[in-house]
Amino acid sequence: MTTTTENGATKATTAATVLDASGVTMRFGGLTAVRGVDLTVREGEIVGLIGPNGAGKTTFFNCLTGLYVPTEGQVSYKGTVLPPKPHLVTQAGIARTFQNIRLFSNMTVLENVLVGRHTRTKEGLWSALLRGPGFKKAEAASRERAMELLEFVGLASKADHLARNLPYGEQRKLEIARALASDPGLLLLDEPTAGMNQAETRTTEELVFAIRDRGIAVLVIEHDMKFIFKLCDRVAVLVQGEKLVEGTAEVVQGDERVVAAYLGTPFEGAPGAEELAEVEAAEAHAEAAAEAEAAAEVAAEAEAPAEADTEAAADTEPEPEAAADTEPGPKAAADAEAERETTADAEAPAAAETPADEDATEADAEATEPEAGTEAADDTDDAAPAADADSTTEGDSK
Ligand SMILES: Nc1ncnc2c1ncn2[C@@H]1O[C@H](COP(=O)(O)OP(=O)(O)OP(=O)(O)O)[C@@H](O)[C@H]1O
Repeated sequence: MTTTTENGATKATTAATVLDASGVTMRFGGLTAVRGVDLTVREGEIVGLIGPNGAGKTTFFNCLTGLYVPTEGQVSYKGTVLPPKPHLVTQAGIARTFQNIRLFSNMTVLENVLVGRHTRTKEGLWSALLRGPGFKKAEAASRERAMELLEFVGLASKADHLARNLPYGEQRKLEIARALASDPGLLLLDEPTAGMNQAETRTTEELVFAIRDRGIAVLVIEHDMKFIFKLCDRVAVLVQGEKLVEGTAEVVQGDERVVAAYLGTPFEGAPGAEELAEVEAAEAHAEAAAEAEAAAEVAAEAEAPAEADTEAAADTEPEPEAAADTEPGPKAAADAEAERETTADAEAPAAAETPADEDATEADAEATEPEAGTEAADDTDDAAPAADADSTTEGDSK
């Protein structure tokens, strides 16, 4: 597999490196989920990580944050190699959110952010137990910072709500606020807009830009391409555990191997030119057919009166012989139409009384029953966010 080298902006290439992952490989038994991936993120950058399902994106994130110990390779943050221990990685300055939201669902919104703050508080166990002046001061400062972050993500008015009662989109924002509470220099976002509607996605876009403007570099996994290409200075594409391409949105969007990878067709070799020629030939053929059809229509319009007569004659079917006997002309056509209408009127009442109508009524009656089922299903859906929030407190490492 070949790798296209980066083609990022000048700003990006001159800024200091925040994250430097080199040769990261992660094997699970016989499966190599990530293979020799290099990736850097620089100060002030928003970098995207995309790829089809199962490409190894989350596994790579887990290697960066110490959840997994990479089989090979190493990860450095601001020039220091990170030990593969999540709390040490957070302490060093990398924070993350999870694909499956992980909040403390029975704690308040504010408490969730305070939990994220603990890596930055210096008060020890005894200080906390004795609740001395140092602890109280530190606690007040943490609360102030947490409220400031809730303001930043737009959740200040819900500080006292239980996390599980927040709508799905707000739970994602709360996760971001909690991650920011550790004062990171790099934020990793794993599918931050999953399950969001368009308006929520737009707000998240603005939020990520605002985070970058606060001096925090961002590495984001997302399946929403519009979101990624609008947001990111650089995008890396993972396919089957390997980095296929890395570059600006234009470079990545224009790379036919990326399109092929997403469509599930082979990307090695040179499929591009042949396929393009096929598409062009098909388009030329379709254009020629459309032109021929348009020409035929013009010709038909020129002969319109005669054709109208012919159509009227055809309406007198199913007695083609009679039609053939009839002289073509306006009067014959009008007679034929009148006859057809009379026949149709005569048949209409009978049709209205057919048992088919009764069947329809029965069907209508039946149709009301599934509706009750639908309502029940809707109720279940309403309960979904809380259920999701609960599940997130459990140890899903993905
Ligand atoms: N803990 C694990 N043990 C075994 N295999 C794993 C483990 N975690 C991930 N994998 C496998 O590694 C591969 C990459 O999975 P990963 O979740 O990293 O992909 P992804 O790109 O994040 O996918 P998606 O976009 O669907 O989240 C998959 O084949 C997955 O089944």
